[in-house]
Amino acid sequence: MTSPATAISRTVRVDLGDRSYDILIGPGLIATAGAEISARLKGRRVAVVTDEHVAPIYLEPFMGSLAQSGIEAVSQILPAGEKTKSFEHLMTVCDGVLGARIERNDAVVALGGGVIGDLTGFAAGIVRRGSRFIQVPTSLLAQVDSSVGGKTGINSRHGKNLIGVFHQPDLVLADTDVLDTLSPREFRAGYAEVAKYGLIDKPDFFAWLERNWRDIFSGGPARIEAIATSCQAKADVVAADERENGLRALLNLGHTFGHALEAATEYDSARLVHGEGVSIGMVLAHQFSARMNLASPDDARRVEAHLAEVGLPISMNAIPGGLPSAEVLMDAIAQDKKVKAGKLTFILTRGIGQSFVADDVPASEVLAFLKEKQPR
Ligand SMILES: NC(=O)c1ccc[n+]([C@@H]2O[C@H](COP(=O)([O-])OP(=O)(O)OC[C@H]3O[C@@H](n4cnc5c(N)ncnc54)[C@H](O)[C@@H]3O)[C@@H](O)[C@H]2O)c1
Ligand SMILES: O=C(O)C(=O)C[C@@H](O)[C@H](O)[C@H](O)COP(=O)(O)O
Ligand SMILES: [Zn+2]
Repeated sequence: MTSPATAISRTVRVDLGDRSYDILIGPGLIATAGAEISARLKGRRVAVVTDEHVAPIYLEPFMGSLAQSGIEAVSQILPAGEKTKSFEHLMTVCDGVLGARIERNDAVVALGGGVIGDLTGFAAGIVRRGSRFIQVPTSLLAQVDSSVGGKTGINSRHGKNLIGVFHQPDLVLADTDVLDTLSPREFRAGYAEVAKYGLIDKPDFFAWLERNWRDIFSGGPARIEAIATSCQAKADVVAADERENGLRALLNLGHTFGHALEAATEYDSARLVHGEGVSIGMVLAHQFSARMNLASPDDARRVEAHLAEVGLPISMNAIPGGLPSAEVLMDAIAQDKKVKAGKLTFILTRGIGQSFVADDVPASEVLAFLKEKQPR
């Protein structure tokens, strides 16, 4: 398909047979969104879901772009932050979409970060047993990770992302201009997921990030390169293992610890956001791997050094407000979706870019490790 937009810098294809879709990455895509969507949508109506931080800056231009292409749109504005991934807000979104009589061939659009993307994607996945879904990610994290791959969901009092469905988007529009209004803290948090791809299986990419992170943070040409490389890495994994029967679990590097820390801080974005949990979690995964004699401690130190250099937290000590005991963190870890027959699965590593899925990790070892690492 020829794209109506002129300013697109990169396109990454997620290859999933008749559910394949494009990720368009580049400047100016909010302005051309209507044309991009119109070229792919059978219906003529959309329901846009966004949050209270994104709406004042981007909702009007986005709605204007849709109107210019003859797409009729309604919108809903939700509170910002992780606590919005809840049943209450899921009901609000479903109710809004149904109330607006959005049909299956129309589309539900997420305009926002990963919170809005995960919640809205879940609503799209269950409304009318599955409606078309478009991701317009506005945070770095959402552009490099959450908008791609079809994991959607909400949190439960039992843990992070425990309720949801796989529901792939039909299109992802990542307008890189919008990153200029993201707070430095949220930009850094998204960068943790960029670094994750290097640490999983791309040591050269990690080394490139060590050399080029300043250009990425300041909006130089390396920024789009890093986003496109991340999207390609995720697209490859998702195409090979859409529903996490094996390989896809690698994308969870740092998340078993990170999700437990998010639960322990009660999804309070003032204390810890997802990408910060992933940063601490990736350091812990590398330190734990060294403790188990799987990797050199020098690799863990290299990961810590780079994440600290960009300003990310690298230990549980950095989380304000105190944490529950190691035993309570282990309870959260026991709810991880990778647990099989009660046995813990972790993503561990043999070195930079040499991550692997470790089944049957002894809980006693993890507990002892967490006790050592607990803030004093
Ligand atoms: N589905 C997946 O595969 C996947 C992958 C990674 C993360 N996630 C989920 O994504 C969520 C985290 O996403 P996030 O980091 O984008 O958080 P977020 O959605 O809370 O966005 C971060 C903050 O930035 C604001 N914001 C977003 N775009 C902005 C912009 N352009 N300008 C100004 N402010 C802007 C938001 O309002 C929010 O306050 C977590 O819930 C995590 O579990 C899902
Ligand atoms: O897409 C995936 O697969 C990932 O694991 C990406 C992660 O960055 C993301 O945070 C995801 O939501 C975690 O998935 P979960 O299955 O552990 O909830
Ligand atoms: Zn993540």
